[in-house]
Amino acid sequence: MFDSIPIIDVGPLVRKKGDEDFREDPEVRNVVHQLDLACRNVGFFYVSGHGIPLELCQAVLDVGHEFFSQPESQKLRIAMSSSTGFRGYQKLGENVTKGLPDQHEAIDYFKEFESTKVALRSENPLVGLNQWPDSVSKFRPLVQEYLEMLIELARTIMRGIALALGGPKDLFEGERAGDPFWILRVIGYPPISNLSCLSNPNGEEVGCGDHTDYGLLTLVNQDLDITALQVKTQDGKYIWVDPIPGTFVVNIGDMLTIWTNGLYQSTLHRVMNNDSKYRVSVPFFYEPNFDARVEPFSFLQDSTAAESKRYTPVVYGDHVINKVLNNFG
Ligand SMILES: NC(=[NH2+])NCCC[C@H](N)C(=O)O
Ligand SMILES: O=C(O)CCC(=O)C(=O)O
Ligand SMILES: [Fe+2]
Repeated sequence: MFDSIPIIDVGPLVRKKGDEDFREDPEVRNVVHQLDLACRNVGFFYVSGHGIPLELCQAVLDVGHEFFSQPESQKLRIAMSSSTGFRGYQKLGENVTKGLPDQHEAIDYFKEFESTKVALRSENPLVGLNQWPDSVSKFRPLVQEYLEMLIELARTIMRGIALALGGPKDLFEGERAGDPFWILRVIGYPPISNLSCLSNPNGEEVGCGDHTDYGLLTLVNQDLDITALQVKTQDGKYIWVDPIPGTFVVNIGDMLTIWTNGLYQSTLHRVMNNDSKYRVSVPFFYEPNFDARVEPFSFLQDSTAAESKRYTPVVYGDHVINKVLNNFG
C-alpha cells in the first residue's frame, strides 16, 4: 500500500488553530486531507512547519548524548525500578520487546499524577516522581521546555486528525484527551557492531524490536546523521525512515486504532542502529486521559466494520500499565 513516508507541513494548523473559521479554511482543509491519507494508508508521516526551534530539538539530543556517555555508576543514580513508578534510567537490554532484550538504554518520563487522586495512587504502578540527572547541566529545564511545546503541538495535530475523521475539532478534548497522559523517552542506541555479547538466539540484534505505540500520537526527534528507524509495510518489508532536518517523525498509536475502529491503524516499527556511531532519539508519546474509556466512535462504525468486528474497548491506563509491566518483567 505504501513505499514512502509522506511529509506534511502543519504550518496552517499551528497558525490558525484559534481562528473561528478553522474548519473551513482552505489551507487547513488541505492539511487535514493529507493527514487523513497518511493515517489511513501509512500510520507514519513527517511533520514540518511545526514551529519548534531546531536548536531546542538539537539541544535535547545533545544532553541525551552527554548523559549516556557517563560511567554506568553515574547513570544508575537515577535508576528505574518498580519503586520509582518505572520512571528513570534503564540499562542496555533491560527493556524487552516480544520476549527479546532491546539493545538500547533509556530514561523514561511519565506525566506525574496529581497527589489528590488517592484511589489512583494505591493501585497504579506508574505512580512516582520523574528522575532528573543533576550531572548534566540544563538537562531538566531543556527537557521540560521541550515537553511543554510538544504537548501543545500534539494537541494541535490531534485537532487536525479530529477533522480528518469528520468529527468536531474537540473530538480529542474533554474526557477523551483533554487532560492527556504523556510519556517521554530519551533513548541511546550503541552501534550494533559494538555489542560484545549477543543476546538474541536468532543472531539478529535490534535496538528496539517490532512494536506499535500505545496511545494516540508519537513525535520522534532523532539524530540527523544516522538512519535507524524502520517501518513495516503490509507485505512485511521494512522501509527506512531517514531523518529530515526540521521535522518530527509522527506515528499513530493503539488508542487511535480503537477509537477509529481500525480505520487508522498503528503501524509496526523497529530500530536497528547499523551505523558505527552512537544514536540518540527522543520520542514523545501523546496519550489519552489516563482514565479514558476508549471504544470505537459510533459515528464511524457504519463506515468501518460490522458490529461483530468492533475493536474491544479498553481503559487507556490499563493498556499502558500492561505494556510497561511487560517491558520490564
Ligand atoms: N513506550 C514505548 N513505545 N516503548 C518502546 C516499545 C518497545 C517495548 N518494549 C514494547 O514492547 O512495546
Ligand atoms: O528510536 C526511535 O526512532 C523510535 C523509538 C520507538 O519506536 C519507541 O520508543 O517507541
Ligand atoms: Fe515506537
